[in-house]
Amino acid sequence: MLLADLARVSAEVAATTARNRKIALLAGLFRAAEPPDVPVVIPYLAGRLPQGRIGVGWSVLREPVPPAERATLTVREVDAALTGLARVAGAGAQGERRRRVRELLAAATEQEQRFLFGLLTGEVRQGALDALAVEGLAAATQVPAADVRRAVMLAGSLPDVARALLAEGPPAPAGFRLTVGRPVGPMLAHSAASVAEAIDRLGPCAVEQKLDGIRVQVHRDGDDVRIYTRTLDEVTARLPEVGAVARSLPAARFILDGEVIALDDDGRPVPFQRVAGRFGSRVDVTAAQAALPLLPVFFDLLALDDRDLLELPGAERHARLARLAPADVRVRRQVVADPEDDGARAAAEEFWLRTLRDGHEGVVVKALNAPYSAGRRGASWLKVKPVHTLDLVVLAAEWGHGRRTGKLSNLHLGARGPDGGFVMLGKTFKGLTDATLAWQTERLLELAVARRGAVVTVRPELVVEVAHDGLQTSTRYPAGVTLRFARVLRYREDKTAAEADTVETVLAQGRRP
Ligand SMILES: Nc1ncnc2c1ncn2[C@@H]1O[C@H](COP(=O)(O)OP(=O)(O)OP(=O)(O)O)[C@@H](O)[C@H]1O
Repeated sequence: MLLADLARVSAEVAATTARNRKIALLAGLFRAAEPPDVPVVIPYLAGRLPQGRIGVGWSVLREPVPPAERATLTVREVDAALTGLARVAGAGAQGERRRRVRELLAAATEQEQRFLFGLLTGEVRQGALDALAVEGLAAATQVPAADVRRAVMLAGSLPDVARALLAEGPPAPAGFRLTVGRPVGPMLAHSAASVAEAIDRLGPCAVEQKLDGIRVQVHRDGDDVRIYTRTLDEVTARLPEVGAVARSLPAARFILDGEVIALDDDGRPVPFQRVAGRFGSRVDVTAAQAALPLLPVFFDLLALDDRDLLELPGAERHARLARLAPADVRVRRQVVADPEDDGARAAAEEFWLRTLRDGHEGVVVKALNAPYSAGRRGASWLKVKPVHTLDLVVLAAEWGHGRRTGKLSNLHLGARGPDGGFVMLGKTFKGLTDATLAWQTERLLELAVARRGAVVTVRPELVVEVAHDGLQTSTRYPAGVTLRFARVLRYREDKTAAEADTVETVLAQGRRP
């Protein structure tokens, strides 16, 4: 398939608002694609590179390259060129990358160049595209969309299913079954503001500890145990203790879902960063294990013996889990059988407070009657975390890219320091609505004192209320910490910079669960 065809359909899909028309356009594109094209076509449509980030900066893309007159590039050629580019390393890598990008752009027509810019900068992500692509594939191959969706969930990969569908047609989805030894996409959660809200939304439910570690899916088939991460990478060799726990359980074939954490001598969870550090050490696993042993805590059972349990209600999966895994490797939970029962609701609140006191990051509330939505953010799992908010001062802002071109976007945030100055804690462009972007661009330009590259430094006067998920140590920022997942809630025009939070307050907030 030519890149030009993909770029044209991508632009047409973005330009129409009618869902059916988008699906028809995608179906037409898939009918024209060859099976090996789709692992490239699908991520490209969504604005993603199959290679992930490949380190091509704006400075390279800003330099004009005369476009080709005729479209000749195929999507597979582009993919091969970018794979090669991602591998360039060592001295002179930057120059070599620049040369290769320019070579690729020179072979592209103007429309293709525009498409490639979006792709390389990651600025045209189309979040809803994968769902539309499933519908488009279903229409192109005359397979019910529900069958395609289930196959994707079991394969953990839309491109794999798409390739099989285009190659084999309607029988393809049946080839994707839950199989011990083949990982499936884990179910993810939506958020709720409080436990009470989560209970109201879900009805009969269980409130579980939310463990801040590393998600694992553990497959056992006799003596063969394999462990996969949330992104379906196999990490068996790095987690020998998890393998040992799996082998000790009283069933020979199963798939368990859980989180790997570490506990200190008092039984409190150690910070996520230490768990991640241990998990990241691949060289001397035995020494790493001795320094920080890890513990799996399971919260779901997806298959047992020869049975696929995905469609069973959560309560039934959990009952089987409780028979398989002893309490020390099983998540703690509080069941709310009747959401109208005040006693049960109070017990759920009590459980939430105890969970935070025990040092966990929050709870996940799960509907008792819901199946396991593999590979999806299911509406029947709701996470609840305490919200930390801070009033911080905007120290600078960076010009945005893509959709945010011409707007000051990424904010540099500071807290009041001990000497009357401000201490930078991090940056965020999250949570900003179009209206806020427009407003802040105007206000910040009035306050601008210096411009360097894309960064506009401003007089520290505007106060912004920011929510975050806690602190994380960082060598990049002067206080030695930065905010996890900071997002803007609103501007506090009623506050002056002198009333913003101090570094001391910020650090104290980090110590509290
Ligand atoms: N009891 C639990 N049930 C389900 N997930 C849990 C549980 N305890 C911890 N987790 C973790 O929480 C995550 C669920 O939240 P979500 O799906 O939103 O992930 P996320 O986007 O990484 O968000 P977060 O940063 O809140 O973990 C899971 O991926 C899992 O790793």
